Amino acid sequence: MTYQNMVMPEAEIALQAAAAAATATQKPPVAPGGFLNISRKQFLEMGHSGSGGGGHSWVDSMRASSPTHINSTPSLSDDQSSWMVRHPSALDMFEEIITASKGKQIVMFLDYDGTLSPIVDDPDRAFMSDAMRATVRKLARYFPSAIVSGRCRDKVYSFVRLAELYYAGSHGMDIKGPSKGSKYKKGNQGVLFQPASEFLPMINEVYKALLNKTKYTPGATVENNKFCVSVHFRRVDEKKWSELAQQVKSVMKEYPQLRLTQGRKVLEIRPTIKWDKGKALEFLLESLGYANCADVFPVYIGDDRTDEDAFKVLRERGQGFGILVSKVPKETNASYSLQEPSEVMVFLRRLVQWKKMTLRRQFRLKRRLEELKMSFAI
Ligand SMILES: O=P(O)(O)OC[C@H]1O[C@H](O[C@H]2O[C@H](CO)[C@@H](O)[C@H](O)[C@H]2O)[C@H](O)[C@@H](O)[C@@H]1O
Repeated sequence: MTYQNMVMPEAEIALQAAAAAATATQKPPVAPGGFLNISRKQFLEMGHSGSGGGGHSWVDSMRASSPTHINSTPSLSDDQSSWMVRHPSALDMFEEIITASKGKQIVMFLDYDGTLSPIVDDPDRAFMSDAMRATVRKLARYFPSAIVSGRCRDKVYSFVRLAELYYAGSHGMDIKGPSKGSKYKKGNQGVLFQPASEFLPMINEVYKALLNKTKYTPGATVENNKFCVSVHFRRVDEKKWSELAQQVKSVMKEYPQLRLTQGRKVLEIRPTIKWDKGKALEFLLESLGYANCADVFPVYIGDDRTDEDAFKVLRERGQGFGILVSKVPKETNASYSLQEPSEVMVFLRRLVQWKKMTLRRQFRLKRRLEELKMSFAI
């Protein structure tokens, strides 16, 4: 495999070199999700000296990936208003969504961090509320449902604790079916798919190298997500972000088989294989028996750059749609938006309520028909 082959065409990272790569006159390459889009090669070649002449540095991009100061005034800016026209609230559009799904099987895909649990400083304490857990439990009773996360599958399971769901951890590189209690479980499924298993020793090696390299940067944490590794910037002083990016860069140089993506104040290191949350969504649809089915309506809810791969798949299939969880306008392939996890919960509850009502109505209708048949028979 040549180096060029190993750099995936869609490989993207939002890093400072937009400053180095983009001159003051050039527009930085902004990708859906609001992040800069540069190749691994560009990243390794770039400098890390802050915002530079480009004005829109990777530092700006990293900051924008998870803004801490959101304008709380009720009036929307022009930008926000026009974005909301293009990506209306999934709550406001609930009736339209239901109408579009008519006669089709809704399948639910849920990202974890920032979607089911609020973003917090400590990744080990990103707990999901009991109310959200109860909601997702009910959801899985009425619709095939999957959690699709960048986290290690075991870790996301330890937060969600619902055995009746499908789980796709490590950005979809570790897929497992429900261990019990799902009527949508197909056969006796254990681990369904681990397309990057050959990378396991390398990921462990990189994890250790990153731990070692970043140990003197206050606030930096490295998370082993099994088939990928996260380097967290959230608790690092912004003045030290360039230094931390340099450390990541020096480790990455030794591993051309790995690529970088950017999430919310996090850099994610993962194999160059052509597998992402979008591929995981397709794999799960196939596992559920909806591969070439026109009567399926997948709904994917996520907040991060890596969720864009899934939104894009849905857009290209022309089936179902994506919902971006964001308080701020972002370039996205999602059709609708929700502001935060609490709105996600309201949306999921409405789906459950609607399904319950529909089933009750169908049941009453069936009973009435049987009664009528009986009365004619007498
Ligand atoms: O695909 P996801 O389930 O959204 O996982 C993406 C990353 O999520 C976690 O990091 C993010 O959430 C943390 C807790 O709120 C936050 O501290 C961090 O800044 C966010 O980037 C997780 O820790 C990462 O490993 C995942 O890759």
